Amino acid sequence: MSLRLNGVDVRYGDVEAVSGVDLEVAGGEVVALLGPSGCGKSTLLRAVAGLERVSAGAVTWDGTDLAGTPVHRRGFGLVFQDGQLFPHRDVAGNVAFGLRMRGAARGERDKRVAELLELVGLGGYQRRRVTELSGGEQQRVALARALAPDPRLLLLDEPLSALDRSLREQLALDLARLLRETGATALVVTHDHDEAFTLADRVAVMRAGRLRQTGPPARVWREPVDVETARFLGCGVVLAPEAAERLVGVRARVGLRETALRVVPDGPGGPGSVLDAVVLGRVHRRDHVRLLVRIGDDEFDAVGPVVGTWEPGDRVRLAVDQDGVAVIGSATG
Ligand SMILES: Nc1ncnc2c1ncn2[C@@H]1O[C@H](COP(=O)(O)OP(=O)(O)OP(=O)(O)O)[C@@H](O)[C@H]1O
Repeated sequence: MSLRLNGVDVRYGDVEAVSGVDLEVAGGEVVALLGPSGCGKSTLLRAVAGLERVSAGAVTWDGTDLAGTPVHRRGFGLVFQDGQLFPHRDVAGNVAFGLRMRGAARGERDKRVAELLELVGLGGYQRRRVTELSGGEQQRVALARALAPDPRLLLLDEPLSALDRSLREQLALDLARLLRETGATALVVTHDHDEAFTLADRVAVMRAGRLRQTGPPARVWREPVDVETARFLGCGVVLAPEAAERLVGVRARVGLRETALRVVPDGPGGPGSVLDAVVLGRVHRRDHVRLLVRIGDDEFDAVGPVVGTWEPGDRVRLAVDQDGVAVIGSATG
């Protein structure tokens, strides 16, 4: 039970949207395709679905080349950004669509629809009109519809990106749980690294049509393969090895995220090694205070608790939070 891509290229006329992609998704595994806008993620997903023609290489399922298999015979479930529900059908009609296509009997359909609506947190919604649901509810219906025929692979293209931030965070957690509970095999496209890391067992980072790095989320987060990947994963500052050794004690090229340096409370105790810094500016954020600080001759971002009242010129002590630090180039793609 696995999807395998071997040397996959997809072209639109002269544009090579996807180049030489090799990737495997094992049974029960969730892989996120992560990358900036225009890097070819959706094109690759659509090629797996059979919606785009592969111009070189192969998409196979359990060793069988899918080139001659049309979309509706691949046995894959699809969810897009905007749900694409059937507006003239109610919730149950939408969820039951694939089951009806497969010729499932009425009783079986009703039972499965009820089961899936429970699973996505919409128990009892059968008779609701889909046009009267919130964006989040519509995406849950789209997910239930995709899961209903028990697809061998679930393909999700930015399933949460049309939703507002807090709903997206909640739904990402729900979706992660759902994928685990159903043991789904899934390929998820997203440009949002939080979402990718919430959902996926493995992350595949794409840029300019190519896969740059594939690995478990923690590894990709801590050891991005190159500077562009580090920047894409939130490292606003990249230090040369000498500077990194002085600041974070690692002699390697290192990326720092905005949370890499944290204010240490005054008083005894705390981490062993601290950095002395001078505050240059302060901005309040949702759940922390963001400081611009000077360490030696260089300026950096740092974070502190929301109760902090530092003013420019104040001295602070900072500790390095390893989750905010990425060692670049030590992993292989
Ligand atoms: N139908 C098309 N015809 C021509 N070029 C296309 C077509 N669809 C996509 N492209 C181009 O192919 C490249 C990859 O696009 P794709 O939509 O796969 O990227 P993406 O990473 O999914 O971006 P986004 O997150 O913005 O959707 C882009 O340069 C895009 O302009």
